[in-house]
Amino acid sequence: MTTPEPPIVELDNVHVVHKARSGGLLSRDHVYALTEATVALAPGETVGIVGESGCGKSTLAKVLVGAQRPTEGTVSFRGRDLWTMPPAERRSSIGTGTGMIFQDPSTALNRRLPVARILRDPLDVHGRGTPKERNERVRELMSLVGLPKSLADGLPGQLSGGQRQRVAIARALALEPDLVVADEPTSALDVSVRAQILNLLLDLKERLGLALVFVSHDIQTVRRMSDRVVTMYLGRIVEESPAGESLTHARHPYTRALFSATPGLLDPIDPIPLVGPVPSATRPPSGCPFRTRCWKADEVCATAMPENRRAGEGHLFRCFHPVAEGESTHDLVTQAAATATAPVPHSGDTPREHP
Ligand SMILES: Nc1ncnc2c1ncn2[C@@H]1O[C@H](COP(=O)(O)OP(=O)(O)OP(=O)(O)O)[C@@H](O)[C@H]1O
Repeated sequence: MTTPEPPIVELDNVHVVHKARSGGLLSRDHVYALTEATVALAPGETVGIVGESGCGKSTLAKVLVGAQRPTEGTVSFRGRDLWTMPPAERRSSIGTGTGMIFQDPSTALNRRLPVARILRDPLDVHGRGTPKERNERVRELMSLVGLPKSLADGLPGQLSGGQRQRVAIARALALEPDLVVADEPTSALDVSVRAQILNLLLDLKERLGLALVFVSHDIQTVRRMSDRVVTMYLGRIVEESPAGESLTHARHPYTRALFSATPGLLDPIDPIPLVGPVPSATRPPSGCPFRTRCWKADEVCATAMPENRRAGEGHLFRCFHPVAEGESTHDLVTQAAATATAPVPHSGDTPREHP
């Protein structure tokens, strides 16, 4: 039996709590952006993160690449606690070990610098090689992402959206990281170039053996890109499963509801009806955060967040009343419709103490 490779990055019981932006200067509200996140990423693995807007996808992604310090919990990068390292060592680990690609390349790139300078910058900052070697690396990076040499002196504003995202990808790869996070990397692009950028990411991942974290609202794309899919709801990871199993074998009611609401993902079927809005991240419900909208919830769900349960190799979920193995989405729609009368009382409506 081969020993599995140690994870590149590992989160243990990580919380991120922000001071709420709304509510004014004197507000004491807190936003529970990430709660009890425990997850590990193996070398070369692609993990997709799905969930509704505001559920904490970007926060989780930023914590994974060391761009967000947790309020509580441990982030281990290549086996070492990132946030207890001396700051210079941490900056170097993050800077050389990880890369991040953002949604909108036009704001992520310095518009006053030509492409070659943008790509040389990280090499200069980390003192990689001689000036000649750095220029050679810039040419190599441009070729890696399919940018013609003629664009080396071009400014970001002179490039198309797809070309700008290629520059952003090349910059993220400049220092040969093991881990790259792509946060909605195609949502600001024309539909016609989205597939090209996704194929480029898949190709680079294969060629360079990168671990990739892929954040998107587009569940179809996440499934196509990922080995494993993580579902988040109101700051919590509620399920993670191999991408191939995620669609029809998901055990968490929220994962099934989310997938049923994605047009074209399942056979023509009505979405599983959910009652009421997503609760506020400043006042998450007690117990399971999904219980206020879940057709399976009862009093037990208000008492505590369920522990992780295992449904198979690499498949974990947190639910007291999971979807039964083999239960069809059609049955779930019928069940949910029968119970979709009034919202469940929101008994956890008192602000939590932040850690
Ligand atoms: N710096 C901050 N200060 C206050 N609240 C924040 C901050 N950053 C994020 N939040 C809040 O934390 C929660 C999680 O935000 P996050 O951006 O991680 O969600 P998301 O799932 O990525 O959302 P989207 O899909 O819309 O990008 C949201 O309620 C958001 O408003």
